[in-house]
Amino acid sequence: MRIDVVTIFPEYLAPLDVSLIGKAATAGILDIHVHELRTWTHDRHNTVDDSPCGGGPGMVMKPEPWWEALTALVPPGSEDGARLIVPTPSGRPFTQRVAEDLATASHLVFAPARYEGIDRRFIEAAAERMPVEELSIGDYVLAGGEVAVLVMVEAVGRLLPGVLGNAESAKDDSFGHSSQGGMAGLLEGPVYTKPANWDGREVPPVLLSGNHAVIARWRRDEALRRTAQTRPDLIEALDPAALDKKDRAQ
Ligand SMILES: CN1CCCC[C@@H]1Cn1ccc2ccc(-c3n[nH]c(N)c3C#N)cc21
Repeated sequence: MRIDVVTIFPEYLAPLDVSLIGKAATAGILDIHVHELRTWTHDRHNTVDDSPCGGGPGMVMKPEPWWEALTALVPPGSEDGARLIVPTPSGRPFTQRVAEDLATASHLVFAPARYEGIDRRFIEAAAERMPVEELSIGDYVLAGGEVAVLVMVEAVGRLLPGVLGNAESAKDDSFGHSSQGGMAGLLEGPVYTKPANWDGREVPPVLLSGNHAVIARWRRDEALRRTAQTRPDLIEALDPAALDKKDRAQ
């Protein structure tokens, strides 16, 4: 997968060179390019913003540099498999399912804006050339879209074949946000490691029993309990067929 990120703060995307995503880029699984939006300005001040039409606070990002950037990164005729991702607080929620969908693309172009956002006409013009996703990472307001790009690239990148080792495959994601794996639809239960006794606190004996069936049942019960406590909405959303008799006894 090729990923292009266009931003006025390229240094904000430095974390993409680190850890999981950095290793995937080194391995050639991801082909990540971060671009300075001002590359596509032509005035003396490299202007990317202007005052809002109709008045109001702040500044709006001009459509021209964004359009030139998009055209350079997705030349006419090469739109197949390309999708434009625009982080915005007014976008549809970015969820695990959205990440799974984006992981099927061959080319993602991220347009993290600043100021009050991008002139609407850029979004409309882009949507005539390729799918445009306006996505939000949560119900809070950030100062720009770069943080959201880091979140989305990690959530999408970890789903690509070869990025996670077998021991930590995404198919075992048990978060309520995954639509895969044995605990699909549930939140992760508690996890423990050595020592068996720390600070006078014991690891639940079942986890030391060596009985894998009993351990699996205990983990599912804990995931059900935590999900019911923390995210009852996810319990409601569960496919009843995904619950067995013992689940229902919880
Ligand atoms: C504050 N300021 C005036 C009000 C409108 C937003 C603006 C700031 N801002 C500019 C570009 C931009 C992109 C994403 C986000 C963003 N905030 N919260 C999320 N979940 C986001 C995502 N994903 C915020 C952004």
